[in-house]
Amino acid sequence: MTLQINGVSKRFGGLKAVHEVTTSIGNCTIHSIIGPNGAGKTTLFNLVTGALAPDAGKVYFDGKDITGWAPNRLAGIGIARTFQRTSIFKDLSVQENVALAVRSRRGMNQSILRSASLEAEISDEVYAILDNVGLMGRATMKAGALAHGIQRALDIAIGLALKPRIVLMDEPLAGMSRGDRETVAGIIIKLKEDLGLTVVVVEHDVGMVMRLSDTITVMQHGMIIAEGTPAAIRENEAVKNAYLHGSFAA
Ligand SMILES: Nc1ncnc2c1ncn2[C@@H]1O[C@H](COP(=O)(O)OP(=O)(O)OP(=O)(O)O)[C@@H](O)[C@H]1O
Repeated sequence: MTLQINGVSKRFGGLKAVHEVTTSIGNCTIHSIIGPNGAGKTTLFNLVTGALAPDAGKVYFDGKDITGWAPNRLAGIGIARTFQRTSIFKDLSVQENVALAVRSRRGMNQSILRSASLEAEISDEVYAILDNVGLMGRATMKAGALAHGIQRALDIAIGLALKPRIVLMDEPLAGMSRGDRETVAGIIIKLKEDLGLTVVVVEHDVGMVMRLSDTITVMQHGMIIAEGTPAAIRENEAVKNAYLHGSFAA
């Protein structure tokens, strides 16, 4: 088990956005969190990734209490998140973006970065990361010139530069064409199968979640209403009711 969430709660005024949520994320799995609008998915994501501190409950990573840790401290122990609004430097090339992230992890001085070349000791690592997300052929392109879906791939590459053990993604498929969603879904599967990473995904695309996930947690009104394999979730009556019988055709 990688991540353990124990009785975590968060209120906004009188609203119980997340209420006594307990779940665990298995090692080397794709674990998705779904639920109707306002279910508390993003709040739970923020509680685990350090953007918010819980009012109650604990979060453990490999048995270590990480409750309320800030994102950079979490990154230091191998917990990475990707951003819906990307953290890409659009005027730098794809490889320079990844190199900056690698340098940052290594604590190297970023001011010596030259736009046309990468230092030898980090270039191998940069190319290995680009290969993992299918960006080798675009290494020298300006990041800002990449198509939307490909920018998401670069975002994931920047996350990989932290050498994470677990990557948490908030709506990685949002606002994308069908083709781009397939591309990003393929990368997510590769992270698990080729790199042995654990991936946690908050996502609205239920059809894709069904295809990708080992385990799905379904939230409604701040609580978990169901958890299990895609097949089990598809048949779950509480889940069908939560989605008003509409979303599980895929
Ligand atoms: N900073 C905040 N202040 C006040 N209320 C908030 C805040 N963030 C979230 N909420 C409320 O908490 C509840 C859960 O929101 P959250 O964004 O976690 O749900 P969600 O499942 O991610 O929804 P969506 O699918 O629409 O993104 C909602 O009622 C939301 O309005």
